[in-house]
Amino acid sequence: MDVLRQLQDFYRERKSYLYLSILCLATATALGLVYPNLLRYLIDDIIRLRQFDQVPMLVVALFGVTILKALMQFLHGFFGGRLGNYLAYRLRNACYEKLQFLSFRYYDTAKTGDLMSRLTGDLEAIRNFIGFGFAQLLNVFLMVIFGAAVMFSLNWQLTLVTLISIPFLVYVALRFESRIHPAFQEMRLALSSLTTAVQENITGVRTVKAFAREPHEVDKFSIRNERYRTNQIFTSTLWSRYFPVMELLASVCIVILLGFGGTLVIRGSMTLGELVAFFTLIWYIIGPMWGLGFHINNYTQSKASTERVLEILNQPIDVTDHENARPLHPGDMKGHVQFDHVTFAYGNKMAAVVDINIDAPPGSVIGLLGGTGSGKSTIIQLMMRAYNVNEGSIRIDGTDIRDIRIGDLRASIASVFQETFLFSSTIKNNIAYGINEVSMEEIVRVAKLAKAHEFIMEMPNGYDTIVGERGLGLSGGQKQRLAIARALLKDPKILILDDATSAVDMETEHEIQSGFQEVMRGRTTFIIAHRISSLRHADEILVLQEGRVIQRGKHEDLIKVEGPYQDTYRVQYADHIQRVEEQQRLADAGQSTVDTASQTSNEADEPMEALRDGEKDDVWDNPSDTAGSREQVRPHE
Ligand SMILES: Nc1ncnc2c1ncn2[C@@H]1O[C@H](COP(=O)(O)OP(=O)(O)OP(=O)(O)O)[C@@H](O)[C@H]1O
Repeated sequence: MDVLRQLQDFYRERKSYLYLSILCLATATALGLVYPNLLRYLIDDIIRLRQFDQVPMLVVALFGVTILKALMQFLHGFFGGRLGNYLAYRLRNACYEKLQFLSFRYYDTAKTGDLMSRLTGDLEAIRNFIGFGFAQLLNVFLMVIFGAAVMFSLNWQLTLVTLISIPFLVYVALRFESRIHPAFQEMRLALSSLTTAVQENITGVRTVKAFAREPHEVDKFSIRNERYRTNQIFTSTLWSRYFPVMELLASVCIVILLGFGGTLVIRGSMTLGELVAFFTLIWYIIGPMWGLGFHINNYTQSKASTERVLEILNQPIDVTDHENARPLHPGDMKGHVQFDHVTFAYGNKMAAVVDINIDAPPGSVIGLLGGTGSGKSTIIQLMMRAYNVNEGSIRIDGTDIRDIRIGDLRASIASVFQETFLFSSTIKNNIAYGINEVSMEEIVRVAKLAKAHEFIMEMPNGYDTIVGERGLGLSGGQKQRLAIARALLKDPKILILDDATSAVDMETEHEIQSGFQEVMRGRTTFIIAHRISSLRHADEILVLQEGRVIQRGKHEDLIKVEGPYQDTYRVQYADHIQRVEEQQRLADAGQSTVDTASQTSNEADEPMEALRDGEKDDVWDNPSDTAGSREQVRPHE
């Protein structure tokens, strides 16, 4: 049995339960054969010979057999249940553990609903088969063999004649199985697609509502629901045809038995007790035949389920530690990041980044700017070794990251992403996620730095407020601030801010960034942003286009040369530039005082200076003040 062999690693310690379960069921089956014999004895030896004094003994024997059979059935259920549950428990744990370590590449194409159905429906099918189905299937064969043996011992001619329709029963059962199995498989797929639709709909409920796509979603679900319903109807039609056919064939058996057996009794070549025993025994054989299709179907289903579950467990992990991977102690790390001619493509797609070279000395700040899909996030993902580079190498403190233990590498990098995931737990636990021991003072300190403390204190239970699944109940900006606090608490040597302040307004961004200035000190920081104001402090800014670096340098230099950076700057600061040019024009025309002209000229040429001086209303911090909008402008889109 393939299923048993493939899964044996998961139930090896409880193999004895499998044997005990089978043994108990076989004993219960064998004990079932005692009834027809007792019946024969009652008719032939007690009633016919009028030996009624033996009735009490017969009753005791019958009672004893019944108790013993019940006990055996209980033990079969007990051991089977234990075995099935143990196996399902081990498999569930193994799958969950595997899901933790599977590469990002796997999750790029995996469907949550499908994975959920593997971990629930498929595991249930396996649990049922290993716990009960297997023993039941074996039992069908045992019953037929035991039953036929006893019938032969009673009367071999009648046995042969009666069992003539058995091959037809087997044929119908197998044919039924061959049709119901694909139907069941189709049903499981349909169910999985239903689950996926529900899961996606709940996860993306905001998007659905924002686009008023509820009717479309309802239609989409209806189509999948219809597919599931059609399948259900098909399978129930198969079932409804199956039972009458089996009943008909069984009746043929009984008619033959009564006709031929009755003749034998009349002729005196068989006793009445034997005929009655035969009648009981034939049901003993036919009964399991009815279930044969079901048991085989149960087996094939669990085989398919086993394959689906094992597919997860046998999934190769392409990003993994090699044997000699070095540990990296955060204390020893300096944070020198180097990209050396890095090229990478997702699967067979076109390269997402091409020939990237970066040298980020410890404590430096690298800014990444570029349009959607230009490869900014990919650079960050590669640094965290979410994927292995196709060409070139990434080094941290001179060591190729493929030679560093992945756990250590990721532990030394803290990132804040565009999308913030919050676990359904307290705010405190969410900030302290991934850190074992941390004081409340520390949590409050980082929350203050991330400008989250104030709104947390306004919540009903402060830091003990539970935030729902995916942080529902918090605004995008609030979630992002919690994520920033979480990253700061990690005290990383390398900090990644992937559009980390996209969901907060300009003023809060400025406040958070002034906090960043402090926490960035001594850390190598990578900032991905669409707003030039977020990148202005960077030691080097890389402008990306279609995966290639097309411009690089400091802000002050980049705004002076023609190119995408200057274009972006012009778009984002259009009003300010216009105002400066206007004032310049007026000054040139002699309609303005010398003082005003020099002041505006300084503003345009020395924006960094103005910012460093902490001028709150400076246009670099709040370009939207002059643009009259809080919306960010995305370059090159
Ligand atoms: N998981 C993925 N699987 C396949 N292709 C991907 C994946 N992630 C990104 N890409 C592709 O790689 C390219 C670079 O994407 P990337 O996410 O790095 O861009 P980005 O500059 O960060 O964009 P954005 O500003 O929109 O976040 C795009 O063409 C994108 O479609």
